[in-house]
Amino acid sequence: MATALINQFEGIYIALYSAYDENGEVDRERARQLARYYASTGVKGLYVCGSSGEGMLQSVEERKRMLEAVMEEVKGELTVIVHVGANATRDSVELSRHAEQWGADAISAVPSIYYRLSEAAVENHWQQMIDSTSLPFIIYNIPQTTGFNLSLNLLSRMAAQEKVIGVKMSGESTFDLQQFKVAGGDDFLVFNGPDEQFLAGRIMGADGGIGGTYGVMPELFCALNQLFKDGHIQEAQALQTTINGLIKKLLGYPSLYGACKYVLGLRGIQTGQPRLPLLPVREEDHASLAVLNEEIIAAIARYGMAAGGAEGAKGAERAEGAEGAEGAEGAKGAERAEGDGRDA
Ligand SMILES: CC(=O)N[C@H](C=O)[C@@H](O)[C@H](O)[C@H](O)CO
Ligand SMILES: CC(=O)C(=O)O
Repeated sequence: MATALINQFEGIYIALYSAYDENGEVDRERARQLARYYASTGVKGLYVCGSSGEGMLQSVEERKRMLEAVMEEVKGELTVIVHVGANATRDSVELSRHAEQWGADAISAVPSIYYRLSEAAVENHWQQMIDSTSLPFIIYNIPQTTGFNLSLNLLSRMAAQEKVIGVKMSGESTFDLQQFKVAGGDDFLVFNGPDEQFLAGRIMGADGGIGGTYGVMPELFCALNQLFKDGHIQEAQALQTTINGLIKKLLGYPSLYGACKYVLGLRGIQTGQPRLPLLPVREEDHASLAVLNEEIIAAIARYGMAAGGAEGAKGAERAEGAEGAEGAEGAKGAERAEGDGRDA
């Protein structure tokens, strides 16, 4: 049973950005377009309204709207994990039930933030969500933003429950990641958080990854994952190095999400600006982001072909598409995604 769940959930998940209109309101149509864009990239699924999805900056109603749009578009095609973490437990419970109603595959949550909570309080917070649906639950451990350090003790207690199928480890320690995998057992899913360390996380026991920068380079993370699976560690290391060069540039802008959303916009996928206090992209950065977008597209073209097997063949096809789009502006990327979608 649990092993089946590992197979069902392992893989690469885009931490989905939220889609807003020009006034900053959640835009259903744009959210559907965004979800559609990823359906043909080879990723396993989407992680909705998490850190990259700005769930913590949205109202309960807005989060519901984002998820509904995603489910309308890719239900059954992509595995959808919904981040339902909120400050008030009752909001998280409401979001959990909504996720189940809309057919999401799993729910996930960070601890409540702002108050310094005891372990018992966080455990109860999560338990209320778990008990409110029949969905699998994935703990989201991100101590550097929440201030809550998930202990091995609490993790072990939680993992003993049937419904608690995994943890997303966004801390930087791959030793912690490995210890959590051991504590959870072979059937317990561990997702790598830091995209810059995806390969390290996989080597230390992660079953996949959920990442905020995957959204602008899903093909690269799929290729990296495949290289690891096939045991091509040196090639994987080279690809992680390439990826990190790109991530480093993205992190150099006033907000990571602003930069990523702008890059997607260059491919015809409009998602608006990030929500304040996250800073919008600056006009003076447009030109360098256009160059960066081309670099990413070129890397996808190169490394799409590096992955072996059936995945590699798919990657190579995609890479050709990407090459065709190189230098072309606007909706080319979206066309490519839609075209692939029809073939898949
Ligand atoms: C702290 C944080 O948000 N981590 C994300 C998820 O774990 C990552 O996906 C990062 O966004 C990414 O690694 C870029 O630093
Ligand atoms: C990275 C991730 O999981 C998130 O943005 O929620």
